[in-house]
Amino acid sequence: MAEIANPSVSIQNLSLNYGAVSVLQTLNLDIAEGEFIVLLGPSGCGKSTLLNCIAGLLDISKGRIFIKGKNVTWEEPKDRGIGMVFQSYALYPQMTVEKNLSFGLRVAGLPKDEIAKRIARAAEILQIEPLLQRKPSALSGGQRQRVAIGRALVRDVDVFLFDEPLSNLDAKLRSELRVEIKLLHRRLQNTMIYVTHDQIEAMTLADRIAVMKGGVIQQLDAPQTIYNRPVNRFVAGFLGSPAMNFIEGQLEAGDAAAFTADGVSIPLDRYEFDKDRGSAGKPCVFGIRPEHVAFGDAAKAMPFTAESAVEIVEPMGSDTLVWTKLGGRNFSFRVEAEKTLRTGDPIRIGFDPARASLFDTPSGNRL
Ligand SMILES: Nc1ncnc2c1ncn2[C@@H]1O[C@H](COP(=O)(O)OP(=O)(O)OP(=O)(O)O)[C@@H](O)[C@H]1O
Repeated sequence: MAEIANPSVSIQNLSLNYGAVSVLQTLNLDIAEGEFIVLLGPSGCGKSTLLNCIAGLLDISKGRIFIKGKNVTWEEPKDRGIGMVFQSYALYPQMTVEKNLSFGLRVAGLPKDEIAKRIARAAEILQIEPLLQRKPSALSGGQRQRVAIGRALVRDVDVFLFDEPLSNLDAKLRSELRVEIKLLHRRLQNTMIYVTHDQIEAMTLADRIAVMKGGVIQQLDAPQTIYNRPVNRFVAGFLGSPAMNFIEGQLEAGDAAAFTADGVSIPLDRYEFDKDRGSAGKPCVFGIRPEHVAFGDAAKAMPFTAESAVEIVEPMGSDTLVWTKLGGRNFSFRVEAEKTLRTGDPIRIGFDPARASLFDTPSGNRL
């Protein structure tokens, strides 16, 4: 990947250990000015730890962190030019919203009129003007989170850090605030680093997603690239709901490369991979997303097609997920909600292997 000139945030060979436990391992990450980066991964993968290292809330074991070209590795959090928004809001309960917003600025000794100006701007951007004289206990979760964002906003920082800011909110509010955070980024154009385990937040907000596992960045790419060309089976399985279908089998290499498993042979001439890497008989995993599977007449035109039977039908409202078997494995695909299918109905499915992913079984790496 092309190097980023003058990165906004540069993390170099960062390691963090708790005693003998290594949480982050020689991690490198350059973030461009104005970029929205999402750190995505399952619980315990180290994403909050990485964010806290950038914020200066944790002492790192090794490595260096630069913000706007300045080495901040040993700087205090307040001197790093960052604003942080936590899942828990972290508001002062005894203070009004206005006092919560102004607290840091008053401590920093900013003139009163400057403080008033910044609060007015943040309140306008976040639409919390009517709430300024209330205390946090008189606010809804979504309003509290707006105030927490406002507190980062008034500080006029270079980089915003978000640690699962929407996790405590219900589904509807989550999606509303998600859109607002996107609009906020568009308006402010600051660098934003956002931690979540929610793949929808990651896909919708990020310019680039860093998918993490075991303290290591597995893939750093634009959301569509991560979705369509996952570098390993972990990334492929972590993104996408319903999840990608996986079939275990082996490779038939050579001129007529194919993937074979229990009763199926999928031609791979349209799948882009280095044929030399796949020797005949190599165990591998074939992956295809449910939305890339065609059904009925549309399936007949596909390079790969098979007959099967419906096992389970799951109506989702907007569409329906149908489960069948392929290569001896459970296999799902989507059909329009209007389609009426019943368990036992014979069906034809098909897909273009160009849209698939193939992973080496022992390493899990993409072939
Ligand atoms: N103070 C600590 N001492 C020892 N181990 C810790 C400490 N804090 C965190 N860890 C471990 O570090 C790993 C990474 O934790 P971290 O909070 O960064 O994960 P996360 O990906 O943000 O997960 P979550 O989404 O659950 O917050 C976990 O295995 C955790 O148990």
